[in-house]
Amino acid sequence: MNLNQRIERLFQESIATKQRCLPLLAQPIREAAEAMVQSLLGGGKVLACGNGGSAGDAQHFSSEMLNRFERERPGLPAIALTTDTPTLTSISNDYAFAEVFAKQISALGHPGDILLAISTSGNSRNVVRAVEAAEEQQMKVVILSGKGGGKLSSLRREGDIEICVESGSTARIQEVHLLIIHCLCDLIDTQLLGDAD
Ligand SMILES: O=C(CO)[C@@H](O)[C@H](O)[C@H](O)[C@H](O)COP(=O)(O)O
Ligand SMILES: [Zn+2]
Repeated sequence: MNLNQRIERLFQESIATKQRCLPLLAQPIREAAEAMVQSLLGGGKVLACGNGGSAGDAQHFSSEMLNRFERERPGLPAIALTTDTPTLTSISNDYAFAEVFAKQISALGHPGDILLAISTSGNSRNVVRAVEAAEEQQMKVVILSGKGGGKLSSLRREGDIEICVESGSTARIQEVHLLIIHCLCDLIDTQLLGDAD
């Protein structure tokens, strides 16, 4: 397969994964956006975490909340738990890497807040611990996952929302996760500001 053929295959696989996910994920995406708006209107905030590309996704989401998405509006409270190097290194060094998000959630999380937990495998230990910590803080959890959902799927409690991308490829799952994050931003703005179209 030459390079152009590889590009064509990557585009086709990404498009097919998104099309396959639409009927399966529209409802949980809507439920997640509604839960986030309910939390925000009640004075809550969204904490977001993940590793590698998913750490970038957590920050992408929080920046669109704190600043703006496509429409003019006041900033909305969200924190990516992936950005504070002194905190990340000291928790990893003094306790364990598995605790990097959980310890921040125990300090920052309040009942009614939401955790956006992002993991393509659903098995990253620090994201699993984040969900456990969020549950201790009586926070609702929105799980963005793939590959069948992994351990995160079995942690899900009543009221939590799982958005699991049906794919075994980390890259394809991440591509759908970014689309879902943009759907969440659009749906949050639509609920707060009204329909723009
Ligand atoms: O972006 C990529 C691969 O596309 C990688 O950085 C990937 O995010 C990392 O390997 C993560 O550690 C994978 O973690 P997870 O999605 O299984 O929780
Ligand atoms: Zn990636």
